[in-house]
Amino acid sequence: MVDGIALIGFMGCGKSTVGKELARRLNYHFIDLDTAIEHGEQMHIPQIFAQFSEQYFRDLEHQYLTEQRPHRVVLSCGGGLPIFARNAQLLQENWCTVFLDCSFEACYRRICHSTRPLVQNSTPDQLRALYDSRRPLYENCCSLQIAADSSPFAVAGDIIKQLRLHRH
Ligand SMILES: Nc1ncnc2c1ncn2[C@@H]1O[C@H](COP(=O)(O)OP(=O)(O)OP(=O)(O)O)[C@@H](O)[C@H]1O
Ligand SMILES: O=C(O)C1=C[C@@H](O)[C@@H](O)[C@H](O)C1
Ligand SMILES: [Mg+2]
Repeated sequence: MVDGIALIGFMGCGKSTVGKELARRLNYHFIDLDTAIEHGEQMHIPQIFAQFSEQYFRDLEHQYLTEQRPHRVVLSCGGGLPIFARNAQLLQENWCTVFLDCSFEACYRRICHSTRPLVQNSTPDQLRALYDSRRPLYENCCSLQIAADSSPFAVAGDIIKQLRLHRH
């Protein structure tokens, strides 16, 4: 029985949106790690990047990941989390890690007007290069890869089907 499902993938692939829907349908707890950090630190992520640094955020991200317990939980990770070996190792050891594989075009459409610091501070070409460099790392880290250009409802349904999960 799969107890802890971690969703990974590029910004805008739908980890937070699909994660909420998946948790609802499985009757699992939903944890969004970005939101957990924002609540815990009482700061928004763009503020953490600006006032401290990206490295400071990455250390928080690792710390909050270590604190999660994979029991009846859907965990939506930040887009950069699995890029770091120490996080990829934790995901591989403790979680059923699902890569939401969404085209760059769809991700970009969904995030281009957002306040995500990496979106604000990059050109579209730089974001595409980041997408291309990260994709193999998501593929390496995951135990399941799911096409994620369709609706959140359909993507959540595909995950349930592939993992042979059912509501209980
Ligand atoms: N399958 C989808 N179809 C259409 N729109 C979507 C889909 N998934 C997410 N969205 C929209 O795209 C935006 C980004 O989605 P979301 O926040 O879930 O991405 P994310 O993968 O969690 O990104 P991040 O890595 O920054 O946390 C939101 O406005 C959301 O409503
Ligand atoms: O892809 C990334 O590196 C990020 C994605 C978001 O989820 C946040 O974790 C933050 O904006 C960094
Ligand atoms: Mg998210």
